[in-house]
Amino acid sequence: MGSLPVSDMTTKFDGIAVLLTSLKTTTLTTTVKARRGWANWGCSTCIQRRKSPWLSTSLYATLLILIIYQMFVLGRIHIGIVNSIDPPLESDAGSAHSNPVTVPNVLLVGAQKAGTTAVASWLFSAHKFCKAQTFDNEPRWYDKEVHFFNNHNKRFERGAEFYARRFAHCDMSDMVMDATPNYATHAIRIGNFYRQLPPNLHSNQSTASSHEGRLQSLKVMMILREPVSRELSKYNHMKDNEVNGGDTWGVALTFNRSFDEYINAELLNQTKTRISRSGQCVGALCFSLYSELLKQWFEIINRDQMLLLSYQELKSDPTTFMERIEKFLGLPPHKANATLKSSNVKSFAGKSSLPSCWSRDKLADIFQPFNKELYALLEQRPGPPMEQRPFPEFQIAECNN
Ligand SMILES: Nc1ncnc2c1ncn2[C@@H]1O[C@H](COP(=O)(O)OS(=O)(=O)O)[C@@H](OP(=O)(O)O)[C@H]1O
Repeated sequence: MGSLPVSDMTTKFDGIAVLLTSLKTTTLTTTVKARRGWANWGCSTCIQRRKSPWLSTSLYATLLILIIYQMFVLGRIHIGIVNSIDPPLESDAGSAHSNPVTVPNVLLVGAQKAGTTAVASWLFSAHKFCKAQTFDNEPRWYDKEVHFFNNHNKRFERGAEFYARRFAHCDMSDMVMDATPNYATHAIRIGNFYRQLPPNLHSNQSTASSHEGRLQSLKVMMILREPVSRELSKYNHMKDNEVNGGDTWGVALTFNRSFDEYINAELLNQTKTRISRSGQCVGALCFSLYSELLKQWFEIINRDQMLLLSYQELKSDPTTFMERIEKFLGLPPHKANATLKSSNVKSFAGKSSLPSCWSRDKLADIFQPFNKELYALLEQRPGPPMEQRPFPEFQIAECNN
């Protein structure tokens, strides 16, 4: 299959809607940051807007001309407009799938370090969810996390069939899942992808044939963990990888770099996190700014398609936590005494089990307004009936003096 022109009018208007949503989100986001004194948070458009309102008007006008050019001259809108690194959905060279193959109908999109490995293992084993197959030199854990939408090693650029090939054996399965925690920041791209699925790629359980219908049959889950302890867990993960060999996710750690030093350089440094032109949060802090991420998800999919779960509940009452997932996905109830086995627990000499009080307080100051915004957002936009409401507020992380 060659490249996929997205030429029908529905998709053109979808593309515009997503673009406008992105612009609105960027504006909203920058306004929020300015209100919070975050106007210089690596966001060049905020600075431009303050200096010259004319500049932002001309920016919008230029974008409008670009949209019209794409619609009527090139005859197609594709997600490359929304996010400059997004290519059209192209197939891998040399592959020719004539039979329908499938892509996931369940995504566990994070949060990173919030128990996603434990939940995915349970769904793959107890509920027989179909997981990705891995090829060539791909790491073993790519069966849980395909790292497609986050474009890891340019995987997204290889197109829809590259992704679908990993799930080709799942054609007869009702539940097909990709549990890549990095997807939390890629709502817009994922929405576009499912809207634009070519006819020979279908997501299971999708009865609707329209583009919108394919997106609407997608179920998304995200576990939210108190962000300071999430950041500490991520630091420990990177440090473990560094010590035992593995990916440090592009962050240069040195074995002796403490959590205090790490957050000072990577998280408190405001130039390392920014909102992109397409409204996407880019950088080190993004994965903990849940309100920013969820605003995008709620623009892309219906609220009842997304189940938000609490890591606190995963720890304190796993049975209820698992029941929520089963109800959301329409699964039979798990057997009595089924447990969520601990997975992906790092233990190595030098692991930091608690943040210093200095780090905790510095990070908590950053996260607090976003957490508040999250609780308010979830009240305004209630989820499916099995979701906790009100959503439990995070308990502040303990610290070491
Ligand atoms: N069953 C169970 N109950 C409670 N907590 C659990 C469980 N299983 C895993 N964990 C903890 O989850 C953290 C790892 O999360 P992820 O698997 O999502 O990490 S990853 O993003 O996929 O790397 C990691 O947290 P930290 O120990 O704080 O680093 C795991 O210990």
